[in-house]
Amino acid sequence: MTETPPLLNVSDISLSFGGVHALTDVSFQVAKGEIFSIIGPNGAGKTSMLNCISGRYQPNKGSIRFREKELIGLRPNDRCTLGIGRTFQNLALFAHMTVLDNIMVGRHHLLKNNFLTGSVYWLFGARKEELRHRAEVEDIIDFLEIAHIRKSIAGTLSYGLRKRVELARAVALRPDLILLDEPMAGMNLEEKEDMARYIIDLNEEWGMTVVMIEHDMGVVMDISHRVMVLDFGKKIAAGLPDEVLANPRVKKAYLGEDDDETAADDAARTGEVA
Ligand SMILES: Nc1ncnc2c1ncn2[C@@H]1O[C@H](COP(=O)(O)OP(=O)(O)OP(=O)(O)O)[C@@H](O)[C@H]1O
Repeated sequence: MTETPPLLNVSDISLSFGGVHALTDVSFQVAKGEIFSIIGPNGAGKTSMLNCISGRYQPNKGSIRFREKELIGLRPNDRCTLGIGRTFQNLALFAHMTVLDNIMVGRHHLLKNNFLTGSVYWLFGARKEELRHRAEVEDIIDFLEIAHIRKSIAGTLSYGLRKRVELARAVALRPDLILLDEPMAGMNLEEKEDMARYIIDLNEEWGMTVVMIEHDMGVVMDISHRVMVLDFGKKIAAGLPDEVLANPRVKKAYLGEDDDETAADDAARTGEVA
């Protein structure tokens, strides 16, 4: 029987900034339909990994294949066109634009016409494409329950709502793979619960595969199918949430727990769950 290839296949990625080894030989796979979380202490290399996938950073070595196509060497825009969307740790909205316009921007990769040819399209009455995009954007607005702020200027919204609009903009691309960098950061409990529900729905109902960085362990353990842990740029564990949580190396490195049995447990666990 032939095995289905992973949607995302990351092999031996290393990335340095001068003397700083942000990532060292990191490999993992994400299957279509998974919610895969990357966790680890501050500076562990999580965002660097996401940046290598989205094309913001070019790794020094390694391979990243999406649907078996090599991404290394492709520009971020080309990766968007292939179906990879992302949100950022620090909000990246156009603060002076409305929510609706911000989300429309997210669809520009799907527009056949660009800003210049757009007016020509318009003149020739070819508005169909624009109307179709508008209808899709309205679906996303409904799904993320932001209809009441669709005309608001993004910069005037609360942090939690801006995070939701940023998610809407990434979703507008209708990516097959969505990369979320700390989607719950700075949110209160209710906002986090809402965001978790949106992510689950995007995955289950919209069929998006999710790679997520998140510091809130409760959320990570609740909604992830699998979790990978980075520490000082190296992968120290990967597996089901419960397995990862119980891993002594993870407790030591990530949760700050230390116990005398860590070394012994480590030895017993060589060949970590991949
Ligand atoms: N553009 C850059 N220039 C120089 N060093 C960088 C750059 N980006 C990341 N680094 C360094 O690479 C290492 C990994 O950083 P990264 O932001 O990927 O970690 P992180 O796990 O996402 O951290 P956090 O949880 O704090 O966001 C850190 O030492 C960081 O200072």
